Amino acid sequence: MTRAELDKNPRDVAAMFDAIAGRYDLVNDVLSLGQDRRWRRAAVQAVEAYSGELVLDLAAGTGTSSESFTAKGARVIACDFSLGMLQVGAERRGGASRRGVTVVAGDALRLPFADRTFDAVTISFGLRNVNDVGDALAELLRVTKVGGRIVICEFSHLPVGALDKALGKGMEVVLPLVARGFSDNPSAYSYLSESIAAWPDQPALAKELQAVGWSDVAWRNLSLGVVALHRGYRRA
Ligand SMILES: C[S@@+](CC[C@H](N)C(=O)[O-])C[C@H]1O[C@@H](n2cnc3c(N)ncnc32)[C@H](O)[C@@H]1O
Repeated sequence: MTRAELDKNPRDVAAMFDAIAGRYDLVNDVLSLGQDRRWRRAAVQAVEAYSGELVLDLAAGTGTSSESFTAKGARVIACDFSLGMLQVGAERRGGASRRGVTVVAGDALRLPFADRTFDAVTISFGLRNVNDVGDALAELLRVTKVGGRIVICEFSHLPVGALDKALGKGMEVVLPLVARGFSDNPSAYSYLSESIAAWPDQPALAKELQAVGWSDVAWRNLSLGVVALHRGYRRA
């Protein structure tokens, strides 16, 4: 069994996602009781990508969200460093460049794109797994056009500390237990609950965005803060 630790060693993270790729989307639906679909729809609405725009879906995994960003005619680059996740997604879509989505292998900390390439950049449930969040946010800023936007969809924290702790404890027990019935690599789901507990809260993540140069940063909670959407703009 393969899992990453909280140091988020990139090799361990990529290997862990390679190992769960086949049933990744099924397990998400089961563990979130289908809520992940609602969270993804909210992220797509927040990105609001239009015809002629180019969107980077970073840490795209199997590309579960990627195709939705094309709904109004935008083109999407789905980038990830787990070849296993990219392959499952490409097979599902019938090829590496299909239906407005093109798959590109790449590391969030050294993106294989020129400065100011994208109208919008977005990352869903990926930033928490990167081992240097500040560097990843700075890379995302570098590849965004001036005037462009970022949308981050990530697990977050309930505003009442005691409730947040209780939810965290519950997830610690339930996620790996349920994953045992569905996933090829249930230990990955212990990492999931641990990494959520250790993740910064909404204001702290907003500060990290501002610190690397994102402007007009705001966030909104989904499911009372179980997930948060952060948005920001590149102004210069
Ligand atoms: C929980 S999955 C999210 C996948 C997809 N965005 C979704 O919403 O289902 C996290 C993804 O982040 C990717 N990832 C983690 N660190 C990365 C990095 N440094 N560069 C590129 N991808 C990374 C993993 O390979 C994995 O596919």
